[in-house]
Amino acid sequence: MWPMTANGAYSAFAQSDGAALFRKACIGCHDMGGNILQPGATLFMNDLERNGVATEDELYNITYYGKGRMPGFGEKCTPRGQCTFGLRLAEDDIKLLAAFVKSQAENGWPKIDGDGD
Ligand code: HEM
Repeated sequence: MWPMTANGAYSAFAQSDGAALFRKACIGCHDMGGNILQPGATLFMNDLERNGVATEDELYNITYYGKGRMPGFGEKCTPRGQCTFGLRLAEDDIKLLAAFVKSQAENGWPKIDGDGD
């Protein structure tokens, strides 16, 4: 089944768009759902649940505003030191990422194209 996007519509494109965004913005620290900076904060469901970020809203918020050494990617992320110095992401893209990460976590992080590159 295709994942549901944040606006509730089933989309045949959500998975691949989310994967493409993930490869672009997240894979440097979260290759294969891991976490190279903080091993206890992977994107696997057990960590997401323990750290209180397993829902799509919570995934959206941490991706938008960041936390600790995780930079925020939202256009209105503040303070600047908590946010990426690279390109900010549109809200719709962050919604796609939240849906993608949730779907990947629910499925035990199946391989996506570009993993391990
Ligand atoms: C838009 C791309 C990204 C997404 C969707 C994303 C998603 C997430 C999520 C959902 C968590 C919570 C994991 C947990 O608590 O189990 C997290 C934590 C974290 N991420 Fe990212 N991430 C992204 C990019 C990055 C990048 C590029 C870095 C490194 C520069 C990074 C570093 C971290 C760190 C250090 C944490 C732990 C934060 C803490 O709990 O203090 N993330 N990320």
